[in-house]
Amino acid sequence: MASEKRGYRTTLPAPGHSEVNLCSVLSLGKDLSKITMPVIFNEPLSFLQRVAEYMEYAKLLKQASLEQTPIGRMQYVAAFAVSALASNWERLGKPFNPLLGETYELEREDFRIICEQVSHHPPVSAFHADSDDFIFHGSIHPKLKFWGKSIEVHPKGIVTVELPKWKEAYTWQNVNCILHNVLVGQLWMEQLGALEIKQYGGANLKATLSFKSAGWNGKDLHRVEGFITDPDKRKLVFLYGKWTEKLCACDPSLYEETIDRIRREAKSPQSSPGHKKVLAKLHSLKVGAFKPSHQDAIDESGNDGEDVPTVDEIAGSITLWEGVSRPANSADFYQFTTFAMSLNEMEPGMGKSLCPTDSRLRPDIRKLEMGDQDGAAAEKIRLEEKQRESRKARKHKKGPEWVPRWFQVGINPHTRQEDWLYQGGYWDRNYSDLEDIF
Ligand SMILES: CC(C)CCC[C@@H](C)[C@H]1CC[C@H]2[C@@H]3CC=C4C[C@@H](O)CC[C@]4(C)[C@H]3CC[C@]12C
Repeated sequence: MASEKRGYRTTLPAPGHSEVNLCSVLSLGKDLSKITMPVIFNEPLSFLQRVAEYMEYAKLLKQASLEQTPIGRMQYVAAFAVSALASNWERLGKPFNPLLGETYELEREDFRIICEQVSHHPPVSAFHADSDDFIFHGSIHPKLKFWGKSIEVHPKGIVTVELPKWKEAYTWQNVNCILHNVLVGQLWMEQLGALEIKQYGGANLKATLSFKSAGWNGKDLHRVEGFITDPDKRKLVFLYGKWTEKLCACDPSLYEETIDRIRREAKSPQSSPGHKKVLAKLHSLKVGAFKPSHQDAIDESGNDGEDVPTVDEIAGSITLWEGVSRPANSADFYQFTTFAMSLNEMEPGMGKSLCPTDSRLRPDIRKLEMGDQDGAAAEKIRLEEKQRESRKARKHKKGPEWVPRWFQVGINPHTRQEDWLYQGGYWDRNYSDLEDIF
């Protein structure tokens, strides 16, 4: 693993574009992985690089492994699961679909990760990260459905964190994501539904987090809350925050007290005008942009109809994770985080050792990064054509189907479900028998 700290790139060579119109390319109910999108909708990263963005707050997994109790460890794994989504906030460019066999590696002070596109139809990206303290692996098979006003993303696939020191594993599935106002108005994104983290080994705890729908006045926008429970379903910890900002933890009794207090205050006559004013203000600010326009958005929100007040702060909480704010140049560069800015960088000395299938070597992404949209579009077409040709050639020769180089389907020992498992060897840097995909 890279031992010295070094500075990474904090900007891109050229700024991105603004405002685009989708009407022309989309039709209802379509599986978006089957449409060729003009590069104007793209951001200069491959989806594999987006997967590597999960690692931005990898230090939370190190923190988890340093904790002495199963509850402590579960808290930080939950914080990691939420933090992994933070980079998606306002990121509305489409990452490039990885080519079959494309890989992406990232090696930092405290972890390294290898991702591979293991299937093209359906698109499946597998990844495996390791460090002295944890292993993090899984696969993601994003399904995008276009519903007129909105796009629904179902990121199917299981992810697993292993803490070898404690002989513990944690698994979960990512929540669904909805993009609103894709055709008109301001595009915005919700993460929606229940995220359930299971702990295997140790105390067999569970963390159940509910990603809330924005709600009619936007008051629950980006909000996440839930509990860590033991196998007898006793609530041990209350977790709350926003996936775009932070996650806090407190004792469930503190949460109950806070809720009771808010309810009492809301009932007392003096406070109600103020309360109404706040609501009215929120309403006028956000109703245009944040009104759920999709029935599922309401149904999946996990609200059982009862009006539970929302809490922003509970005295006596600890902050498990706080997101780094976007850099000042973010708006000019596809709303990237500082971490994202560095992902496609050709780092010094990489030239010789880099695997020839690495996303950094994709000419279309590189061209878009340089601001050359036409060049990028031409290269994208060329690469997709080349991919089709080699698929045809494999069929024609009646040779074996495509076999991923670094991952294989196997049974995840914890969930006992089918999963993509890393076969090892990538970091030996022997890249001789690889197909030329670029
Ligand atoms: C043409 C334009 C409007 C379409 C833009 C589509 C963009 C915004 C879509 C395309 C693929 C999508 C991603 C697909 C899968 C996941 C994994 C999930 O766990 C978090 C959301 C995330 C990371 C999605 C975020 C939104 C996304 C990047």
